[in-house]
Amino acid sequence: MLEIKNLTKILGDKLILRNVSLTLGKGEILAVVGPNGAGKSTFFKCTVGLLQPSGGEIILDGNLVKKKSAIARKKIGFLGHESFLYNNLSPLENLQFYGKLYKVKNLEERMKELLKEVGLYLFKDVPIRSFSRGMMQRLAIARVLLAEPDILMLDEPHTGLDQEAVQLLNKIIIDKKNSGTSILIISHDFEQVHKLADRVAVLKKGKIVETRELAESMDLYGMKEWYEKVVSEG
Ligand SMILES: Nc1ncnc2c1ncn2[C@@H]1O[C@H](COP(=O)(O)OP(=O)(O)OP(=O)(O)O)[C@@H](O)[C@H]1O
Repeated sequence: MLEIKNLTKILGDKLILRNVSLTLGKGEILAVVGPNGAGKSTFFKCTVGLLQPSGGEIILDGNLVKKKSAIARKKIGFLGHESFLYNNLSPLENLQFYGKLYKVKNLEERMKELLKEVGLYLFKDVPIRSFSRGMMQRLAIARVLLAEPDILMLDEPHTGLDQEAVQLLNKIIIDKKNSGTSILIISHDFEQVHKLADRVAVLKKGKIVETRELAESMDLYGMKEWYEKVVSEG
């Protein structure tokens, strides 16, 4: 389980995150939504260790996560706005690089399996510099899954994907959830949030103003209406 307690972040002289506290349970999908500039990406970067928080704690399975923590790096897989892929390398070479870094077992088999899963097997030996945004994103997803993380953190994962790739990504997310992976998604895409999330948290001006379970009875329209109300009042 991941617990984020009183996370704050100051950038320049601006307080960007104000005591953000959230928990992510095993096998849970939590979506964080909010208006532009609310602090979602800053929150994401602080929780995955790309930015040093100004205050607060991140606790993973009862252990305090420190900066550049090896356990966090192994247990948390994250997909941010940067792909962390190497343009001159092919998909196989990229995965090989990360597979060795993370000491992935049965690497050859695992790489092929993943490239088939994300629909890039036919392109496995082609340098990725010619890839489209969607193909890059598919490979970035394969990279994240390579080390079989317990927690997946995804910042706007559906952006730039075509319908087929969206469905593929959603299938991967649901499969991972069903096998016990905890997943945090930052998103503007309400349709996907409604399809995937168990719980939604609204971040506004650096604060969590409300969280709620997405009961089956709440349709997409109802969720949007709730969000608009929370954002206008919060
Ligand atoms: N390096 C920085 N220095 C100062 N302020 C920053 C810096 N990076 C981001 N900000 C500010 O922090 C606030 C939150 O930005 P952030 O990118 O986290 O928001 P967001 O919710 O992800 O927005 P969006 O939905 O547009 O992606 C914004 O007001 C932004 O201008």
